[in-house]
Amino acid sequence: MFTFHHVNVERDGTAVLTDVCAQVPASGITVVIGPSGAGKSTLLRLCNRLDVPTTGTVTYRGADLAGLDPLELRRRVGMVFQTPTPFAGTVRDNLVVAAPAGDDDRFAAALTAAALDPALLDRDADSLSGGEAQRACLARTLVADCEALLLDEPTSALDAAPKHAFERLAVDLAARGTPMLWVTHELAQLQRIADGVLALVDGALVHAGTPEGLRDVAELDTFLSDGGAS
Ligand SMILES: Nc1ncnc2c1ncn2[C@@H]1O[C@H](COP(=O)(O)OP(=O)(O)OP(=O)(O)O)[C@@H](O)[C@H]1O
Repeated sequence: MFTFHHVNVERDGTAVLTDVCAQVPASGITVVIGPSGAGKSTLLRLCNRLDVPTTGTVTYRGADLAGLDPLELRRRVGMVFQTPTPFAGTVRDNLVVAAPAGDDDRFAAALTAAALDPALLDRDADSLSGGEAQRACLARTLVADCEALLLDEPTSALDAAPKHAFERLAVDLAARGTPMLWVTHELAQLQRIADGVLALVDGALVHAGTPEGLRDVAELDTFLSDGGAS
């Protein structure tokens, strides 16, 4: 789905990503893991042009992202952020922003797909719980019929129960054909959701492969022995 060709990102004279070459498959959940400051969010943000490489290229389904219209790309590749970001207004108002031509049937289907009661359409988005708000943001992304999802620590503000509910929902969506690139620093979460892994340390890719293969990556020893929480 995404291919990184010798991607370097420099910010303020510091290397944030160094010569990253990797492929993200167009199915399942690919998890990006690594310690704080490793460059995980930057890697994700390159995929919908919230960030651009200093050198190197990123392609989406074979097309160089530099040649794609960012707004069109973001309609095709949805993003869910760390903390829920509902707009002011009702849940319906939030969904209309993503799908201006949508009707209540389509909105109800998106809420159902995000494991929310369609009766929430008329609720003020500000009155949702954290878990509901994060799933409403997922519904807002889904209602736009995006082809793929980028998720940047989407459950870090959630308690265990809503976190696990969100994970189950995502695993189910991925199994039904929405590929995902998901940033986490939590090893236990990776073990619950990952089909494939990209591991970063200090801006360098140290593992691209299976979750099981992480155990053999010497650069991750300290991080993994902390449970990946640092
Ligand atoms: N625009 C910028 N200007 C300067 N430094 C930046 C910029 N963007 C990122 N960085 C630096 O690049 C490094 C990687 O940042 P990034 O947010 O990608 O890491 P991360 O692995 O997602 O971290 P965390 O797990 O803490 O969210 C950090 O040291 C960060 O301070």
